[in-house]
Formats: sequence, structure tokens, C-alpha cells
Amino acid sequence: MGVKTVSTKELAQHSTKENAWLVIDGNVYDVSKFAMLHPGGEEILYEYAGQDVTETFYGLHRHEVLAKYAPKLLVGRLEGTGEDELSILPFAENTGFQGFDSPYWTESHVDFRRNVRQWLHDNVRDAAEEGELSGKAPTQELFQLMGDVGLLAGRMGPGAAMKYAPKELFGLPKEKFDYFYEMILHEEVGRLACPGFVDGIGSGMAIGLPPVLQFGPDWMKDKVAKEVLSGEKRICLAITEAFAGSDVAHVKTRAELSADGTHYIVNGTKKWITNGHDSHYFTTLVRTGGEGHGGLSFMLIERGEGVETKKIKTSYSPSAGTAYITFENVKVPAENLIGGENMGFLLSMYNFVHERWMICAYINAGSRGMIDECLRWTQQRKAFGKPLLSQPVVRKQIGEMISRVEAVSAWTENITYRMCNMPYHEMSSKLAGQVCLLKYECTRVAHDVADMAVQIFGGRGITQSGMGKYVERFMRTYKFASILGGSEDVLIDAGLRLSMATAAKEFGNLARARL
Ligand code: HEM
Repeated sequence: MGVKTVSTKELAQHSTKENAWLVIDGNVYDVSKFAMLHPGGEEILYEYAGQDVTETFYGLHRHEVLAKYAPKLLVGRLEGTGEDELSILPFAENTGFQGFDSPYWTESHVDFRRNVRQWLHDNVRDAAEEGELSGKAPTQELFQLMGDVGLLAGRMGPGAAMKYAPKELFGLPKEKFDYFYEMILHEEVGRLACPGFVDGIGSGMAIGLPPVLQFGPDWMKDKVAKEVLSGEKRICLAITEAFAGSDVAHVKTRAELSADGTHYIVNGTKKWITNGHDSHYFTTLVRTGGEGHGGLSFMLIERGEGVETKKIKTSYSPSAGTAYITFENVKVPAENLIGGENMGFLLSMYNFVHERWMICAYINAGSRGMIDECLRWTQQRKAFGKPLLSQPVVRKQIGEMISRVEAVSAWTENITYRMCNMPYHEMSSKLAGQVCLLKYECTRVAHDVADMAVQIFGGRGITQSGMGKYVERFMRTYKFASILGGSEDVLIDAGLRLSMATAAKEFGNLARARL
């Protein structure tokens, strides 16, 4: 459960020697007993009892002080400063959630976001912080909770997954669920700012289950989607190899069909597989035919004999379960083939639009979170006798962050609107180029935003605990978004090529002549 919310009235009642509470960064600490042990003296703490001492505190202590004492002294969070509430700082939320009109966001979306944020705060935030630091995988209990509330199905998006979703997702009837609601889910998990853990709670599923849902046989959908979306089991997408990252056509893992046609024997390795270490199922790209992209197929491989997974240490928390996978003479029933032999490359392209769009929503939330962090910090932190925010050079940097984030958010909304208005197969081809370019720009913005945020936070922006910890984490991990799901340099080129191809297909010879 989340921490207790302390009202300002309750805080005021704890302003005596016997009952001394202090506020630092919105957290309320009980220092009544600690005061006599305080190296800086007892009386000084009583003097400030019942008050917000954030500024004074940071003028005298290092952040580690809090990391050490907070667990013992923490009472709760002061009302109005909660991480579960919609921020009123300009641009710290999408402005459609700050009282401005929007063609996309309605009251229902506002309620939905509030409900999701509150639920994540109560059920996930503490586990996420803990898991991000310890590297432990999210628990089975948490997966089941997420299944019950529809968070797992919701992160798959509207359409096929809704068959396996509960009747309501965070109070919204599932029939009303569309890509804008889904976008809120990705943004809100992104906002937890625990990138490794957040990938651990379903990123493998969000990319590994779509091939099953879109192209798998009915038995597979009903069994696997039900188990995964209820939180009972885990699935991941096993495409990349040490030999082939974004260059999918060079995948080497081989599947040989047995002489009687009943099963395949799979041999090979996969690398950088998100959630691979803890997955029960692997949606795997294998070579069933000749060289190049025409010889690839997708199949569902269940963990069993011959399947080995080893954790890879990456820049974010091992709670993501990023794995190196070895398939050694793994026997896979022929019925586990997804979408027909040698169709794998096409199928993998088909799902990229949704995957890349999802990464955009997620990383934009991270970039926006940096605006929030910087606005809070620069009002609080004084340098050369005045708050940082009163320095034009600091305002220029934050202004630049805001302009860039607002631009990519608006572009993401625009594409989301298109997704809501075309069937899945159409969006997978028509929006392919647009989403490549969108993802390129979102992660470029994240790069610049991370850089500026660290500059603004100074030493704290490179410190893993204390005020700058989210900035440090963002700086250390935003690159995941720019590499996973197709790396930036590949996407900027593919974006234009695919858009040209779509235009030629759509408008035929006329377009070709003009192109
Ligand atoms: C939860 C609240 C607090 C904790 C856990 C805490 C803890 C500590 C610790 C561990 C030190 C030793 C020096 C260090 O390691 O940085 C220290 C020093 C000090 N503290 Fe606190 N403190 C708290 C609140 C405050 C407040 C509110 C004030 C003043 C308004 C204050 C004033 C001082 C002073 C003046 C020193 C001595 C600094 C020096 O030697 O340069 N502390 N505190």
C-alpha cells in the first residue's frame, strides 16, 4: 500500500517538543525521538516543528542523510504534494489535463488518468521503487492484481485483447476503451520513473502477445492470452540476436520441421530479450527457410527442456529480466507456428506501429516528468541568493524543454487520433512511416531534455539518491526507448522510405510520377 496522506491540520498539531513533525520534499518526518540524537542539535529541530524545512535542510545536509534516516522517521506525504495528484505546474501534465480544451481529451479521460494514477500509487509505486533498486522481479501477486484491474489487457490496447479484459478498466467500461485511454496507461506507468521495474511489469507482454493475438490460432489465443492477461503467466518477444539487432533479416536461430511434420527442432540464441528471464512463453522469430527476410517465421515456444535464460546486466534495473536465451534442440509442436511459415518478417513489421507508438507515449511521459522535476527544483533551490528559476539562463533551458515536449506530445496525439479511426491492419501499414519518424523525434527530445535536466540539477542530477534521483535515472535510461523497437538511426531512414512507399501504394502512378 502507498504511504499515509497527512493533512496540513494534522501537521500543525505536531509542532511541539514531544510531538515534532517536519516536512522535507513533501514527506512528513517524525523527529520527536530522533531530536536527541541529531548531530546538529536537539533544539534546532523543535524550533522548526510543524514546518516545511526543505530549503533549510538542503542547505545543511547531503541527500544520503535522508536515505539513511527516512525509513525510520517517515510518517507520510503532505496533502497537496502527492505524486498521485495531477500537477498544477504549467506543462508538468498534458495541458488537456490542466483545464484547457482539447479535441482529444474529455472529462472521462481526466477521471481515467486520476484513477490509474491513484491505483498505481496505492499498489505499485512502493514495489517499483524497491524493485528498481533491488533488481528483484515483480511478484506474482502484483501481476495478478494488474490482471484483475485490467492494466495488463489495457496495455495491449483496444481490439483483440479486450476479449480477455475485465468488464471495466479503472472504472471505464471496456467497450469505451480506445488508444487515448491506452496512451494514458503507458504515460502513467512511465511516470513511476522506475524504468527497469516498469519494463518488468509488462513490456515483454506488450510486444510478445500481439503476434499471438493477431495471427495465432484460436486455441493459442484462448490459452495464452487468458493466462498472460490475467497475470498468471508471462510472455516476451524474442527477436534480436547478437548477430542481428535492428537488422531483423539476419536472424540465425533455426527451426527444422521434423520429417513427419509434427514438430520443429529449434536451435539458436537470442539477446536483450525484455522479461525473457521470467517468461513462460517466448514469441520467437526463427529461420524456417532460406536467407534474408523471406525465410523467417514466428512461433510460440514454451519454457521447457532445452530453453535456458540468463540475466543480462543493462543500464537499468535487472527487475526488467532482460535476458540472453539459448534454445538447444527445443521441440516445438508444429501447431505453435504463428501466421504461417516464412511469414515472420511481415508479421514483425505489422506490429511495429503499435510497439513504437507505445514507446513514444512512455518516453514522452518521462520527458514531461523532467519538466515537473525541474520546475519544482528551480523554485526551491537558491543559488547566488535567489531561486534558480529567477535566472534567465535556467528559464531558457526549461522553456526549451517545454517547447520540445509539447511538440512531440501534440504529434503523438495526432497519430493516436488516426489510430482510433482505422482498423489495426490499416494503421499497421499506413502509419508505419509516420510512427518511425515520431519515435525518432520523441527519443531525440528525451535526449536533449535529459541533458538539460541534469545540467539544471547539477551534482544532484548525477546522484542516484535524493532530489535528483529521477533525473539521474532518466539520463541513465532514456536510451532504452531510442534503441528498443528499432533504433533511432534506422527509424529516421525507414520513416521516409515507408512513407514514400505508402504514398505510392495509395496514390498509384500519379504519386510515383510526383515522387
Ligand atoms: C529528518 C530530519 C533531519 C535529519 C535526519 C538530520 C540528520 C542530520 C545528520 C545525520 C547530521 C550530521 C551531518 C551530516 O551527515 O550531514 C546533521 C547535521 C546538522 N543538522 Fe540535521 N537533520 C535533520 C533535520 C535538520 C533540520 C530541520 C535542521 C535545521 C533547521 C538541521 C540542522 C543541522 C545542522 C545545523 C547540522 C550540523 C551541520 C554541520 O555540522 O555542518 N537538521 N543532521
